Amino acid sequence: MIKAVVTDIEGTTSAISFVTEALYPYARKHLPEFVRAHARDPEVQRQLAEIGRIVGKALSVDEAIAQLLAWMDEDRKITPLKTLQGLVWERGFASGELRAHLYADVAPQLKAWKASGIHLYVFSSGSIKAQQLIFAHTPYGDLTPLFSGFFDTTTGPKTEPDSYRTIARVIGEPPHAILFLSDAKRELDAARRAGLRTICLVRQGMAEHGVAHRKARNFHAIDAAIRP
Ligand SMILES: CSCCC(=O)C(=O)COP(=O)(O)O
Ligand SMILES: [Mg+2]
Repeated sequence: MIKAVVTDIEGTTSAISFVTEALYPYARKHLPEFVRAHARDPEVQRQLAEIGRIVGKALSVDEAIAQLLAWMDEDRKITPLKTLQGLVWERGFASGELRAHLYADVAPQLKAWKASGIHLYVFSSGSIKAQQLIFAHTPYGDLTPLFSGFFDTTTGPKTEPDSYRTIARVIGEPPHAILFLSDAKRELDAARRAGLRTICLVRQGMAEHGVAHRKARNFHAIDAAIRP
């Protein structure tokens, strides 16, 4: 019996193109100016210090920005990058320049699961702030009240089973009562190694790779697969 659903965002609830063609270009354009303008803000300072810790030496603001841009080129899921991207996207969502993409099946199915007593969570490499921005600015309204919690890279990498063990402990359910949804094999493998149930989203236009996880084309198909 599934008691909780934990969902990925990119490629699962939202199109990969929304991330690569809207969110990432917006961050690339605005992040340098944002970091320069806010370099003395405590939150930005914490992230700059963390970048220095990761690369092993103190960096100037310009060097830190160059490092962030290099990580963006490589789509690295590094916490200070993800935190700063979230702060930059906050402005884009506030101004209306950014609006989240959500597949049409997601909101009704999340609402149905919530109504049937299943607790909903997000686990994404995007920061918790970014996750909340996305679900607050969907074409279907603010969906953040549907969720009981949000997890990001501060819990651990999505490719490590320990991250899912931590999530299960925080949720307070046995791993086998938690369903993890993602489009990424390495994430699904890690979740399964931690004992979670898994379903691989294969969204329209995505090639069906031979992953050894149950597959679904949309959230309604997931519902059919998990009902007792
Ligand atoms: C809040 S998701 C924004 C996209 C992002 O930054 C990202 O890294 C996507 O990660 P996901 O784990 O959702 O595939
Ligand atoms: Mg994904």
